[in-house]
Amino acid sequence: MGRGGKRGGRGGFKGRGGGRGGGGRSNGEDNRVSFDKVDKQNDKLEKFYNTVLDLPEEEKAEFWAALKRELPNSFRFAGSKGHALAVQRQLKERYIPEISKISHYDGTLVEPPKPVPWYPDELAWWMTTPKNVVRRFPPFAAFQKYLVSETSVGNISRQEVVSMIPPLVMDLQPGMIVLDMCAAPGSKAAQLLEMVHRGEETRVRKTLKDHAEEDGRAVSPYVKQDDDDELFVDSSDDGRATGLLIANDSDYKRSHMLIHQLKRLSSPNLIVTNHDATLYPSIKLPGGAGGNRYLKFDRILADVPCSGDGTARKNVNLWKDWNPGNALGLYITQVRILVRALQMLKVGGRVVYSTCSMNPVENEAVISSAIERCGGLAKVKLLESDDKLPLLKRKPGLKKWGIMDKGGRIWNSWAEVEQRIKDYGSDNLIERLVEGMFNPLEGTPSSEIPFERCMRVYAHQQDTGGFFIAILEKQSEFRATPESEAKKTEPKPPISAIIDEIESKPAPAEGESVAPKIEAADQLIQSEPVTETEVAPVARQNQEIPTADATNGVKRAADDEAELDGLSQAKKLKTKEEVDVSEEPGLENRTVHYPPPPGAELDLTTRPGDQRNDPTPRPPRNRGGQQFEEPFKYISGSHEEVKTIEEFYKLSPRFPRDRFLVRNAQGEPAKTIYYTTSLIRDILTENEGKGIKFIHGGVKMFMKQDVQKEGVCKWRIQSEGMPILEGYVGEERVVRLYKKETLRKLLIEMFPKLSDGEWKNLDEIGEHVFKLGMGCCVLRVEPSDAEDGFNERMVLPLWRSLHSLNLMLAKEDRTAMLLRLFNDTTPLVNNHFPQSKPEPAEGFKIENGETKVDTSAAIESAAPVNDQAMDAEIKPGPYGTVVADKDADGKGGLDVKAEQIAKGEETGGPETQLNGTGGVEGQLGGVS
Ligand SMILES: C[S@@+](CC[C@H](N)C(=O)[O-])C[C@H]1O[C@@H](n2cnc3c(N)ncnc32)[C@H](O)[C@@H]1O
Repeated sequence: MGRGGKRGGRGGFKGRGGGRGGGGRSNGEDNRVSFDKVDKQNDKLEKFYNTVLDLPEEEKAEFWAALKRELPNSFRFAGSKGHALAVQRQLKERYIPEISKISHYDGTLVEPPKPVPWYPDELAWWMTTPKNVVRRFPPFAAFQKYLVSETSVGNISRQEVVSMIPPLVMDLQPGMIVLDMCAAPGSKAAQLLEMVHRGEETRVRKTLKDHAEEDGRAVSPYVKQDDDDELFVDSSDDGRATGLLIANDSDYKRSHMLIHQLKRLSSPNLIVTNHDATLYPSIKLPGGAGGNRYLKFDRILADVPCSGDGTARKNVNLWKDWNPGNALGLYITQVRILVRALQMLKVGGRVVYSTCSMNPVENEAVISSAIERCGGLAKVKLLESDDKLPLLKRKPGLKKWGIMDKGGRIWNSWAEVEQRIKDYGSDNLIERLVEGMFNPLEGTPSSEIPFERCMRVYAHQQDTGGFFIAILEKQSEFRATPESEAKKTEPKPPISAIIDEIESKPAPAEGESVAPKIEAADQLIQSEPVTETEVAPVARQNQEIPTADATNGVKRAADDEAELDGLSQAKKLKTKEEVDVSEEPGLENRTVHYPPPPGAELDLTTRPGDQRNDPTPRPPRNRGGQQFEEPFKYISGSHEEVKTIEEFYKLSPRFPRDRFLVRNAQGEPAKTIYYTTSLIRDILTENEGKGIKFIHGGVKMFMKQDVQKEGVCKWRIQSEGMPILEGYVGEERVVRLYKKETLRKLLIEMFPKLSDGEWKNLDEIGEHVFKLGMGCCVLRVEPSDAEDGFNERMVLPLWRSLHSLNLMLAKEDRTAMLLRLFNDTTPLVNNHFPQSKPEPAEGFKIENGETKVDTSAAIESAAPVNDQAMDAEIKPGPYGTVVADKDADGKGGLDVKAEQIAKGEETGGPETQLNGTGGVEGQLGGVS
């Protein structure tokens, strides 16, 4: 996890006051608006929150002042705890002391970046330094270089601090089965994945040490790890993490951003799916009696699409665009997502529900409606949260709230709305109000819901964005009340009721016009929403034939209930919500109405940067289009290629051979062999062809090289797979490195020569690598107490070619490692191109023989520190490719590039051929 760091981070960091709030570049023009220039005035917004938030008078001014100030920059150290702490140490020991010495003209000290007080192990930091200060003082330039560099390799993740809260309150333990229902762009999913892997490195090392003799391996020196206390958790699979994270998003494009974000963590415990969370399919497990065993979750994160007014400090459009209809339009989707989450939980399992909205209709109202639909407090408990993150300042959830209609009127109860309809008829301003949005009535079971247990975080409390979090625990299985029978959650009264209501009105008095009432009724009738079944005709057909076949095998909410009460699927009469919607690509992503009824754009509104903000109905995409995913096929441990690998690397018999996966219909290893946990193997195999849209699973473990020489294994170990495999590789293909200077040489020089006695320049590894047979091997960087020794253990892939050696690391990784380990900014040397100019990694430039941050690209063009908005764009990948690679064999961005590189070698002798390919190795660091 995060070992060595993968690439793909984003640009630079800036001080406060330099931010851009939104927009972006198109046609080369920068049309972003500066946050200071935005008119931060919205009367309805102010009226609403001054009324409903229950803030003491003296806090209101602070609240609004904070909401109108730009947000501080913040970031998190990512990856395994040991690695994250190693990167963080550099910040504390190298950069903070220098920054802390800077003083202003008046002698006051500049405030240095500081750790977020409530984030464990000081792994999250923020800085409020103004931009002009950042620009003026050189220690900030060095700090910035470090940030850019570590971000580019994925060791640092820019994330808004409030967005870091939900995963921290999930009480996620290694070994758990976890679902993130609305996961893109993936900042929280990355935190969850790190938690799934907690302690793994230490456990695996211990297992390897325990079995070293039996495997004939030398043991690495023991270094005390920060997670040594995790030694006995989740230790069943030789210490490897057995848990699972399924990260899902209904938006196809965004789900690929998610893959990009999470791939950096190189986890074999991750699956990414692309489904509408309101109808998330049940996932079958093998071996149930009668074949009906489904995956249930220990933890679910429902970080739902929301109106996002908690992001007003970074989203410039929010001030002008905020209107109460946004939140009203999202309520139903949010309730459906939460109900589905509760259905899919194990008994005793927990859902964390969160939004970056302050509006009670998206928060307490959703909690109330979902608990009610799931059978009340006896079935679902709202947990205390006071004991979580004690240093985080927060307010309790609201016990009472009002709802603002689209016209800006605030209603305190459903009775008030009903009275209004009775007296004057409905109007299009209140058409979206429904009973479920309001405070539960006194005396009803839902009025007992302890809403104060929810967390509300406001901008002024600790200089953050706004956020809402609730923790729900499933007490026992339940049958959710179908939406049609639940407390009115439909957007408006049924047409018949409207007609009844109009007819029951007294005849107009003389001179009174009937027109307003008729007009109101017309509007209501016209905007009656199209139901989900009308969106997808195939789904309606399936309603009549709810068998696995007819539904393409995709099982949904109803299945959990069927599982529960043993009802036959075929006998069940499904409600709208329970219908098995067909997997017609494109449609299942949409819970929205099609064609959109008036005001439907509100349904589509999600957080800033979300493609669903685009109200244009999109046509369904067909399988020939971009949604096609290569199948996941496991290969046998006795497959000839596996045997070759086993033989070349002298793999320990204890390494599992039944988890190798390829991604092509033939099920033959063509270019890449992936590895997954055994649970993921069971899931992918059992659900194959059943319509579940798995779009990512597996870590690349071996990539095929076209090597001509007899006896050289064509399968090189891919850096992502290295941490999983390295401990099982026989000593013959392991090179141990102890001196910092030796690693520095390997990092700076892309292809150090071995022939003509030059191997001697490589100190302690020289002789070993010279004598080593061609092909891939494991470079173990071992820690020691020596002056020139490392305090961190690392494992890197190395390629021994005919005349030279190559550390198989991307340029970004080399540059970042040089800076982190050696504070060295020497440009990389590619001695295949002695004449060529040194090429800097992305975000850097070469100046006066030094690698420097390219501030024009990295600082000025940096999008706001906003995990939603900033990740909304598709960024160029590390090799200049688009990140949305398909991850299928040879089909997608990064893979294609890697293959091109491999091909360069294939067609004519690695070392000479690359000269002709024009900088290929300059990009990857080359594979010689
Ligand atoms: C607030 S964002 C999630 C942010 C994310 N959890 C993170 O930390 O990076 C909401 C996400 O929900 C997705 N979404 C919207 N409607 C959805 C639905 N019905 N089912 C699943 N995902 C949905 C959007 O595409 C968007 O990526």
